[in-house]
Amino acid sequence: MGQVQSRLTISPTPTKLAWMMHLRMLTTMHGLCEVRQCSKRWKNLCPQTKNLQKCQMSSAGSSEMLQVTVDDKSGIATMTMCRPPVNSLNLEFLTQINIALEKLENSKDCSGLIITSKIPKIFCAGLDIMEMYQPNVDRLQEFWRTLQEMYIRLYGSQLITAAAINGASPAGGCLMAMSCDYRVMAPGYKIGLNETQLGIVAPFWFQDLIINTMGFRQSEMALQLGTLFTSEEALNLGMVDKIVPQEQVMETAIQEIHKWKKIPGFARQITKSALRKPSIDKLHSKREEDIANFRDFITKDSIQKTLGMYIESLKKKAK
Ligand SMILES: CCCCCC/C=C\CC(=O)SCCNC(=O)CCNC(=O)[C@H](O)C(C)(C)COP(=O)(O)OP(=O)(O)OC[C@H]1O[C@@H](n2cnc3c(N)ncnc32)[C@H](O)[C@@H]1OP(=O)(O)O
Repeated sequence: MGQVQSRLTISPTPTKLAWMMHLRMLTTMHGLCEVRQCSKRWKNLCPQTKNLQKCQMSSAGSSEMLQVTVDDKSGIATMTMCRPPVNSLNLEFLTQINIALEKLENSKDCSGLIITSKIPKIFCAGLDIMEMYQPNVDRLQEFWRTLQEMYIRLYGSQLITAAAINGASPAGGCLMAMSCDYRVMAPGYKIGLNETQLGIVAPFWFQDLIINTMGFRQSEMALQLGTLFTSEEALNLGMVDKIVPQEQVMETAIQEIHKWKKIPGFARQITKSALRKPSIDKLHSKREEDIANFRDFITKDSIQKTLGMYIESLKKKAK
Protein backbone atom coordinates (compact mmCIF):
# COMPACT_ATOMS: atom_id res chain seq x y z
CA MET A 1 0.00 0.00 0.00
CA GLY A 2 1.20 3.51 -0.67
CA GLN A 3 1.86 6.09 1.92
CA VAL A 4 0.35 5.10 5.22
CA GLN A 5 -0.23 8.18 7.22
CA SER A 6 -2.17 7.04 10.19
CA ARG A 7 -2.16 3.96 12.29
CA LEU A 8 -4.52 2.87 14.99
CA THR A 9 -3.56 -0.06 17.13
CA ILE A 10 -6.15 -1.64 19.32
CA SER A 11 -4.78 -3.98 21.90
CA PRO A 12 -6.48 -6.74 23.84
CA THR A 13 -8.81 -5.80 26.62
CA PRO A 14 -9.41 -7.64 29.88
CA THR A 15 -11.91 -10.41 29.83
CA LYS A 16 -14.37 -9.21 32.43
CA LEU A 17 -17.89 -8.81 31.21
CA ALA A 18 -18.26 -5.69 33.32
CA TRP A 19 -15.51 -4.06 31.36
CA MET A 20 -17.14 -4.98 28.07
CA MET A 21 -20.42 -3.45 29.22
CA HIS A 22 -18.54 -0.35 30.32
CA LEU A 23 -16.80 -0.15 26.98
CA ARG A 24 -20.06 -0.42 25.15
CA MET A 25 -21.59 2.28 27.31
CA LEU A 26 -18.61 4.56 26.69
CA THR A 27 -18.81 3.89 22.99
CA THR A 28 -22.45 4.90 22.94
CA MET A 29 -22.04 7.86 25.27
CA HIS A 30 -19.06 9.42 23.65
CA GLY A 31 -19.84 8.40 20.10
CA LEU A 32 -16.62 7.15 18.64
CA CYS A 33 -18.10 8.50 15.46
CA GLU A 34 -16.80 11.90 16.49
CA VAL A 35 -13.49 11.17 14.80
CA ARG A 36 -14.76 13.21 11.87
CA GLN A 37 -14.51 16.40 13.87
CA CYS A 38 -10.98 15.70 14.99
CA SER A 39 -7.64 15.88 13.34
CA LYS A 40 -6.81 13.61 10.46
CA ARG A 41 -4.41 11.57 12.51
CA TRP A 42 -5.81 8.81 14.69
CA LYS A 43 -3.48 9.74 17.49
CA ASN A 44 -5.16 13.14 17.69
CA LEU A 45 -8.55 11.75 18.47
CA CYS A 46 -11.15 13.79 20.28
CA PRO A 47 -10.74 13.81 24.04
CA GLN A 48 -13.43 11.30 24.85
CA THR A 49 -12.17 8.81 22.32
CA LYS A 50 -8.63 9.34 23.42
CA ASN A 51 -9.62 8.52 26.97
CA LEU A 52 -11.30 5.38 25.85
CA GLN A 53 -8.33 4.31 23.82
CA LYS A 54 -5.99 4.98 26.72
CA CYS A 55 -8.19 2.81 28.89
CA GLN A 56 -7.89 0.00 26.41
CA MET A 57 -4.18 0.39 26.01
CA SER A 58 -3.39 0.57 29.66
CA SER A 59 -5.36 -2.54 30.44
CA ALA A 60 -3.88 -4.38 27.51
CA GLY A 61 -1.36 -7.12 27.09
CA SER A 62 1.52 -6.73 24.73
CA SER A 63 0.07 -8.47 21.68
CA GLU A 64 -1.81 -6.60 19.02
CA MET A 65 -5.06 -8.14 17.88
CA LEU A 66 -6.22 -5.60 15.39
CA GLN A 67 -4.17 -3.16 13.38
CA VAL A 68 -5.90 -0.44 11.45
CA THR A 69 -4.07 1.77 9.01
CA VAL A 70 -5.47 4.44 6.75
CA ASP A 71 -3.73 5.38 3.54
CA ASP A 72 -3.83 9.15 3.48
CA LYS A 73 -3.66 9.47 -0.27
CA SER A 74 -6.35 6.97 -1.26
CA GLY A 75 -8.49 7.01 1.88
CA ILE A 76 -8.37 3.23 1.95
CA ALA A 77 -8.20 1.71 5.41
CA THR A 78 -6.81 -1.73 6.12
CA MET A 79 -7.96 -3.69 9.12
CA THR A 80 -5.54 -6.53 9.79
CA MET A 81 -6.58 -9.26 12.19
CA CYS A 82 -3.91 -10.80 14.33
CA ARG A 83 -5.34 -12.92 17.09
CA PRO A 84 -3.29 -16.11 17.20
CA PRO A 85 -3.64 -18.91 16.65
CA VAL A 86 -6.56 -18.59 14.19
CA ASN A 87 -8.20 -15.15 14.52
CA SER A 88 -11.21 -16.68 16.21
CA LEU A 89 -13.78 -14.07 17.20
CA ASN A 90 -14.27 -13.74 20.93
CA LEU A 91 -16.11 -10.96 22.76
CA GLU A 92 -13.07 -8.70 23.17
CA PHE A 93 -11.89 -9.13 19.59
CA LEU A 94 -15.37 -8.44 18.19
CA THR A 95 -15.65 -5.36 20.38
CA GLN A 96 -12.39 -4.03 19.03
CA ILE A 97 -13.48 -4.69 15.47
CA ASN A 98 -16.74 -2.82 16.12
CA ILE A 99 -14.97 0.16 17.62
CA ALA A 100 -12.63 0.34 14.63
CA LEU A 101 -15.54 0.00 12.20
CA GLU A 102 -17.36 2.85 13.89
CA LYS A 103 -14.32 5.09 13.80
CA LEU A 104 -13.65 4.40 10.14
CA GLU A 105 -17.29 4.80 9.18
CA ASN A 106 -17.35 8.25 10.64
CA SER A 107 -14.00 9.46 9.42
CA LYS A 108 -14.38 11.80 6.47
CA ASP A 109 -10.89 10.76 5.35
CA CYS A 110 -11.81 7.13 4.84
CA SER A 111 -13.67 5.92 1.77
CA GLY A 112 -12.78 2.26 1.59
CA LEU A 113 -11.92 -0.61 3.88
CA ILE A 114 -10.02 -3.84 3.36
CA ILE A 115 -10.20 -6.59 5.94
CA THR A 116 -7.38 -9.08 5.97
CA SER A 117 -5.26 -11.25 8.27
CA LYS A 118 -1.71 -11.26 9.47
CA ILE A 119 -1.82 -14.92 10.45
CA PRO A 120 -0.37 -17.17 7.77
CA LYS A 121 -2.94 -19.38 6.02
CA ILE A 122 -5.82 -18.16 8.20
CA PHE A 123 -8.26 -15.36 7.40
CA CYS A 124 -10.59 -16.03 10.33
CA ALA A 125 -11.63 -19.33 11.96
CA GLY A 126 -15.06 -17.95 12.82
CA LEU A 127 -16.47 -17.63 16.29
CA ASP A 128 -14.26 -18.58 19.18
CA ILE A 129 -15.80 -21.89 20.12
CA MET A 130 -14.67 -21.41 23.70
CA GLU A 131 -17.20 -18.55 23.99
CA MET A 132 -19.96 -21.09 23.41
CA TYR A 133 -18.63 -23.97 25.47
CA GLN A 134 -19.68 -24.03 29.14
CA PRO A 135 -20.49 -20.34 28.93
CA ASN A 136 -21.37 -17.68 31.44
CA VAL A 137 -24.86 -16.81 30.23
CA ASP A 138 -24.50 -13.01 30.54
CA ARG A 139 -21.27 -13.07 28.61
CA LEU A 140 -22.74 -15.45 26.03
CA GLN A 141 -25.57 -13.01 25.32
CA GLU A 142 -23.20 -10.06 25.13
CA PHE A 143 -20.98 -12.04 22.78
CA TRP A 144 -23.88 -12.68 20.42
CA ARG A 145 -25.05 -9.06 20.55
CA THR A 146 -21.53 -7.97 19.66
CA LEU A 147 -21.44 -10.35 16.69
CA GLN A 148 -24.80 -8.99 15.51
CA GLU A 149 -23.32 -5.52 15.85
CA MET A 150 -20.35 -6.41 13.68
CA TYR A 151 -22.61 -7.73 10.95
CA ILE A 152 -24.89 -4.67 11.11
CA ARG A 153 -21.92 -2.30 10.91
CA LEU A 154 -20.05 -4.13 8.18
CA TYR A 155 -22.95 -5.18 5.94
CA GLY A 156 -24.50 -1.74 6.36
CA SER A 157 -21.28 0.22 5.92
CA GLN A 158 -21.29 3.23 3.61
CA LEU A 159 -17.64 2.53 2.86
CA ILE A 160 -16.52 0.43 -0.07
CA THR A 161 -15.53 -2.76 1.71
CA ALA A 162 -13.41 -5.66 0.51
CA ALA A 163 -12.26 -8.86 2.15
CA ALA A 164 -8.73 -9.87 1.21
CA ILE A 165 -9.10 -13.53 2.12
CA ASN A 166 -5.59 -14.81 2.54
CA GLY A 167 -6.43 -18.01 4.37
CA ALA A 168 -9.12 -20.33 5.73
CA SER A 169 -12.45 -18.65 6.34
CA PRO A 170 -15.04 -20.94 7.92
CA ALA A 171 -18.35 -19.95 9.55
CA GLY A 172 -18.05 -16.53 11.23
CA GLY A 173 -15.02 -15.82 9.02
CA CYS A 174 -17.20 -16.42 5.98
CA LEU A 175 -19.88 -14.18 7.50
CA MET A 176 -17.35 -11.39 7.87
CA ALA A 177 -16.14 -11.79 4.27
CA MET A 178 -19.65 -11.98 2.83
CA SER A 179 -20.60 -8.80 4.69
CA CYS A 180 -18.14 -6.90 2.50
CA ASP A 181 -18.87 -5.55 -0.99
CA TYR A 182 -16.14 -7.58 -2.67
CA ARG A 183 -14.11 -10.68 -1.91
CA VAL A 184 -10.73 -11.56 -3.33
CA MET A 185 -9.28 -14.87 -2.19
CA ALA A 186 -6.01 -16.75 -2.51
CA PRO A 187 -6.18 -20.29 -3.94
CA GLY A 188 -6.00 -23.42 -1.84
CA TYR A 189 -8.16 -22.42 1.13
CA LYS A 190 -11.64 -23.26 2.35
CA ILE A 191 -14.56 -20.94 2.95
CA GLY A 192 -18.20 -21.53 3.87
CA LEU A 193 -20.85 -21.72 6.53
CA ASN A 194 -20.05 -25.09 8.10
CA GLU A 195 -22.25 -24.70 11.19
CA THR A 196 -24.31 -27.86 10.65
CA GLN A 197 -21.09 -29.89 10.66
CA LEU A 198 -20.53 -28.68 14.21
CA GLY A 199 -24.13 -29.58 15.14
CA ILE A 200 -25.16 -25.93 15.34
CA VAL A 201 -27.47 -23.87 13.17
CA ALA A 202 -26.61 -20.72 11.25
CA PRO A 203 -29.19 -18.11 12.33
CA PHE A 204 -31.56 -16.41 9.89
CA TRP A 205 -29.27 -13.46 9.23
CA PHE A 206 -26.35 -15.73 8.29
CA GLN A 207 -28.80 -17.50 5.98
CA ASP A 208 -30.05 -14.24 4.48
CA LEU A 209 -26.50 -13.12 3.88
CA ILE A 210 -25.47 -16.22 1.96
CA ILE A 211 -28.72 -16.18 -0.02
CA ASN A 212 -28.16 -12.51 -0.89
CA THR A 213 -24.64 -13.41 -1.98
CA MET A 214 -25.11 -16.55 -4.07
CA GLY A 215 -28.80 -17.26 -4.49
CA PHE A 216 -31.30 -19.54 -2.78
CA ARG A 217 -30.70 -22.98 -4.26
CA GLN A 218 -26.92 -23.06 -3.82
CA SER A 219 -27.28 -21.53 -0.34
CA GLU A 220 -29.87 -24.10 0.67
CA MET A 221 -27.50 -26.94 -0.19
CA ALA A 222 -24.45 -25.19 1.27
CA LEU A 223 -26.22 -24.46 4.56
CA GLN A 224 -27.77 -27.88 5.06
CA LEU A 225 -24.57 -29.70 4.20
CA GLY A 226 -22.36 -27.18 6.02
CA THR A 227 -20.08 -27.19 3.02
CA LEU A 228 -16.65 -25.65 3.15
CA PHE A 229 -15.80 -24.74 -0.43
CA THR A 230 -12.38 -24.52 -2.00
CA SER A 231 -11.48 -21.05 -3.27
CA GLU A 232 -12.23 -22.22 -6.81
CA GLU A 233 -15.65 -23.65 -5.89
CA ALA A 234 -16.48 -20.46 -4.01
CA LEU A 235 -15.61 -18.43 -7.10
CA ASN A 236 -17.88 -20.56 -9.28
CA LEU A 237 -20.75 -20.11 -6.83
CA GLY A 238 -20.27 -16.36 -6.49
CA MET A 239 -19.31 -16.60 -2.83
CA VAL A 240 -16.03 -14.89 -3.75
CA ASP A 241 -15.43 -12.59 -6.69
CA LYS A 242 -11.83 -13.22 -7.68
CA ILE A 243 -8.96 -15.60 -7.03
CA VAL A 244 -5.42 -14.34 -7.28
CA PRO A 245 -2.08 -15.67 -5.98
CA GLN A 246 -1.57 -15.09 -2.29
CA GLU A 247 0.92 -12.27 -2.76
CA GLN A 248 -1.51 -10.35 -4.99
CA VAL A 249 -4.56 -10.53 -2.73
CA MET A 250 -4.04 -7.16 -1.04
CA GLU A 251 -3.06 -5.28 -4.17
CA THR A 252 -6.07 -6.71 -6.03
CA ALA A 253 -8.40 -5.58 -3.23
CA ILE A 254 -6.89 -2.08 -3.40
CA GLN A 255 -7.32 -1.92 -7.18
CA GLU A 256 -10.91 -3.08 -6.88
CA ILE A 257 -11.71 -0.36 -4.35
CA HIS A 258 -10.16 2.22 -6.70
CA LYS A 259 -12.51 0.96 -9.40
CA TRP A 260 -15.55 1.32 -7.14
CA LYS A 261 -14.41 4.78 -6.08
CA LYS A 262 -14.94 6.02 -9.63
CA ILE A 263 -18.71 5.58 -9.19
CA PRO A 264 -20.42 8.64 -7.66
CA GLY A 265 -20.37 7.84 -3.94
CA PHE A 266 -23.84 9.09 -3.14
CA ALA A 267 -25.47 6.97 -5.85
CA ARG A 268 -23.45 3.90 -4.86
CA GLN A 269 -24.26 4.29 -1.17
CA ILE A 270 -28.00 4.75 -1.71
CA THR A 271 -28.04 1.71 -3.97
CA LYS A 272 -26.12 -0.40 -1.46
CA SER A 273 -28.35 0.71 1.36
CA ALA A 274 -31.54 -0.05 -0.58
CA LEU A 275 -30.26 -3.55 -1.36
CA ARG A 276 -29.04 -4.41 2.13
CA LYS A 277 -31.44 -2.51 4.38
CA PRO A 278 -34.22 -5.14 4.41
CA SER A 279 -31.84 -7.78 5.83
CA ILE A 280 -30.40 -5.39 8.38
CA ASP A 281 -33.84 -4.13 9.41
CA LYS A 282 -34.98 -7.72 9.85
CA LEU A 283 -32.18 -8.39 12.33
CA HIS A 284 -32.85 -5.09 14.12
CA SER A 285 -36.48 -6.04 14.60
CA LYS A 286 -35.65 -9.54 15.90
CA ARG A 287 -32.47 -8.79 17.75
CA GLU A 288 -33.54 -9.69 21.28
CA GLU A 289 -35.41 -12.77 20.09
CA ASP A 290 -32.29 -13.88 18.19
CA ILE A 291 -30.12 -13.44 21.29
CA ALA A 292 -32.58 -15.47 23.36
CA ASN A 293 -32.69 -18.21 20.70
CA PHE A 294 -28.93 -18.37 20.59
CA ARG A 295 -28.68 -18.54 24.39
CA ASP A 296 -31.34 -21.24 24.69
CA PHE A 297 -29.83 -23.30 21.88
CA ILE A 298 -26.21 -23.09 22.96
CA THR A 299 -26.93 -23.87 26.60
CA LYS A 300 -28.78 -27.10 25.78
CA ASP A 301 -26.98 -30.15 27.21
CA SER A 302 -26.97 -31.88 23.84
CA ILE A 303 -25.38 -28.88 22.10
CA GLN A 304 -22.79 -28.53 24.86
CA LYS A 305 -21.91 -32.18 24.41
CA THR A 306 -21.55 -31.75 20.64
CA LEU A 307 -19.40 -28.64 21.05
CA GLY A 308 -17.22 -30.45 23.59
CA MET A 309 -16.63 -33.24 21.09
CA TYR A 310 -15.84 -30.74 18.33
CA ILE A 311 -13.29 -28.98 20.54
CA GLU A 312 -11.68 -32.32 21.33
CA SER A 313 -11.47 -33.17 17.62
CA LEU A 314 -9.81 -29.81 16.91
CA LYS A 315 -7.31 -30.37 19.70
CA LYS A 316 -6.51 -33.89 18.50
CA LYS A 317 -6.03 -32.61 14.98
CA ALA A 318 -3.73 -29.83 16.23
CA LYS A 319 -1.42 -32.31 18.02
C1 LIG B 1 -28.92 -20.69 17.27
C2 LIG B 1 -27.46 -21.09 17.35
C3 LIG B 1 -26.64 -20.33 16.44
C4 LIG B 1 -25.18 -20.71 16.47
C5 LIG B 1 -24.57 -20.10 15.29
C6 LIG B 1 -23.10 -20.07 15.35
C7 LIG B 1 -22.55 -19.31 14.26
C8 LIG B 1 -21.28 -19.38 13.84
C9 LIG B 1 -20.46 -20.47 14.31
C10 LIG B 1 -18.98 -20.35 14.20
O1 LIG B 1 -18.35 -19.49 13.67
S1 LIG B 1 -18.34 -21.64 15.04
C11 LIG B 1 -16.67 -21.70 14.56
C12 LIG B 1 -16.57 -22.48 13.33
N1 LIG B 1 -15.21 -22.62 12.96
C13 LIG B 1 -14.68 -23.78 12.67
O2 LIG B 1 -15.31 -24.80 12.64
C14 LIG B 1 -13.21 -23.73 12.37
C15 LIG B 1 -12.49 -24.72 13.17
N2 LIG B 1 -11.08 -24.64 12.92
C16 LIG B 1 -10.50 -25.18 11.84
O3 LIG B 1 -11.10 -25.77 10.97
C17 LIG B 1 -9.00 -25.04 11.76
O4 LIG B 1 -8.53 -24.73 13.03
C18 LIG B 1 -8.54 -23.96 10.76
C19 LIG B 1 -9.20 -22.62 11.00
C20 LIG B 1 -8.82 -24.43 9.33
C21 LIG B 1 -7.01 -23.79 10.94
O5 LIG B 1 -6.37 -25.03 10.82
P1 LIG B 1 -4.88 -25.21 11.36
O6 LIG B 1 -4.49 -26.60 11.06
O7 LIG B 1 -4.02 -24.12 10.87
O8 LIG B 1 -5.01 -24.96 12.93
P2 LIG B 1 -5.52 -25.99 14.05
O9 LIG B 1 -4.38 -26.83 14.44
O10 LIG B 1 -6.76 -26.68 13.59
O11 LIG B 1 -5.97 -25.01 15.23
C22 LIG B 1 -4.99 -24.28 15.97
C23 LIG B 1 -5.58 -23.99 17.33
O12 LIG B 1 -6.70 -23.13 17.18
C24 LIG B 1 -7.85 -23.70 17.83
N3 LIG B 1 -9.05 -23.31 17.08
C25 LIG B 1 -9.31 -23.52 15.81
N4 LIG B 1 -10.49 -22.99 15.46
C26 LIG B 1 -10.99 -22.40 16.57
C27 LIG B 1 -12.19 -21.69 16.86
N5 LIG B 1 -13.10 -21.43 15.91
N6 LIG B 1 -12.36 -21.25 18.10
C28 LIG B 1 -11.45 -21.48 19.07
N7 LIG B 1 -10.30 -22.17 18.86
C29 LIG B 1 -10.08 -22.61 17.61
C30 LIG B 1 -7.56 -25.21 17.77
O13 LIG B 1 -8.33 -25.88 18.74
C31 LIG B 1 -6.09 -25.23 18.04
O14 LIG B 1 -5.95 -25.01 19.43
P3 LIG B 1 -4.81 -25.77 20.28
O15 LIG B 1 -5.14 -27.22 20.22
O16 LIG B 1 -3.51 -25.44 19.57
O17 LIG B 1 -4.94 -25.20 21.65
